Amino acid sequence: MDSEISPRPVPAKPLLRVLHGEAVWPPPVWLMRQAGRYLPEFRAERAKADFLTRCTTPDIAAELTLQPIRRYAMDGAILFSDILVLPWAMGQDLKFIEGRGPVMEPIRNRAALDALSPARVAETVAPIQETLRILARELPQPTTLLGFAGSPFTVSCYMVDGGSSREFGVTRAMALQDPALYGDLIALLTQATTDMLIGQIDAGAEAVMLFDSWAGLLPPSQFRKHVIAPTRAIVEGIRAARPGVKIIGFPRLAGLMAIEYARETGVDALACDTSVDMAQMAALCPSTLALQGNLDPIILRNGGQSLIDEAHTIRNALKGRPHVFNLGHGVMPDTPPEHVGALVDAVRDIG
Ligand SMILES: Cc1c2[nH]c(c1CCC(=O)O)Cc1[nH]c(c(CCC(=O)O)c1C)Cc1[nH]c(c(CCC(=O)O)c1C)Cc1[nH]c(c(C)c1CCC(=O)O)C2
Repeated sequence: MDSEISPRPVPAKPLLRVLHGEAVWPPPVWLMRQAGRYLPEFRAERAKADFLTRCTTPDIAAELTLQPIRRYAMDGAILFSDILVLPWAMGQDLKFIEGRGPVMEPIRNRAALDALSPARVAETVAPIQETLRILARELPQPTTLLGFAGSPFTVSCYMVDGGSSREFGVTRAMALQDPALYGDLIALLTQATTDMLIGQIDAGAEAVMLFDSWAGLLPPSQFRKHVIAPTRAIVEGIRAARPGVKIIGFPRLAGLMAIEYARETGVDALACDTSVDMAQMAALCPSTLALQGNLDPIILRNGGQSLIDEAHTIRNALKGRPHVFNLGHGVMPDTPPEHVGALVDAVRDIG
């Protein structure tokens, strides 16, 4: 009788299960910068509008987010946006210049800091909320929708230096020479980032990631102050407002400090850069902490048997632990798309 057949349980999403601390085999996989110039369909869309317009036009941003999901059935779909959208939404001038990257009007004094207006953020990011609502409806059932933000330290680097840099020397000097001003900038970003991520969650993001790409530039004393403390405040702020939402932290190139970061911030998953030996990291972290990573993007670009071997080595090192397969940094623009397909197949191959 029909009434005796219980409904089939909806299988929980593999990526979310891992973020809850469960070991899933084969591990779920997605890639940082999986939407990007290496995809011909991305380049076609790119010609139509500039980068910030693409980020803030819901139909375009949703389409760009979905492209790698259609091709590779990734387990995670990361919102198409950028970490610099937050300072831009607060009123800081931002342009993306071909061959140079982001260029911002630098914030170097009290007047420039005071001119920022966090009250504007909600209105400016409203189209991004709409993108998330579209994605929450359109994504295939097993795919987890990921929101994100830059961490205060990394975002401050671009805001103060005024664009990309190898050392972010202006920012790091300001942190030492004018700790009151720099501390106020970090505090402003901490609150604005918390609010923005809660907004992303309310619009449909099922987990969020904090990118701290330049965390590894800081010595331990500064790392504790400008990376760990603000990240912990963001994690606590999100947990208090939206309990149960999972948070991935990426303190890139932080070395041994990544372990203290994971413990002290309370993130659910630690994203590891290419320098990390995943077996060693696993031995040093609690067994319920999910680890994400960490194939070298150059190995992906290079392809061939070494790609398959390296993917299997990373996957096998974390067998039996919660692991999200990913790169140690973003996909490079000149990566052949078929290498991404080969990688996803290798991660999922259980033969
Ligand atoms: C430092 C940083 C930025 N942005 C980001 C970081 C942290 C991660 C990292 O370390 O790479 C994060 C980011 N940027 C972008 C995303 C979208 C989602 C995804 O991962 O696919 C994410 C998560 C899109 C983007 N962000 C950017 C593009 C390229 C824009 C274009 O189409 O020309 C994209 C798709 C531009 C960007 N944005 C930024 C730079 C330095 C640049 C220029 C360099 C480059 O072009 O790769 C700042």
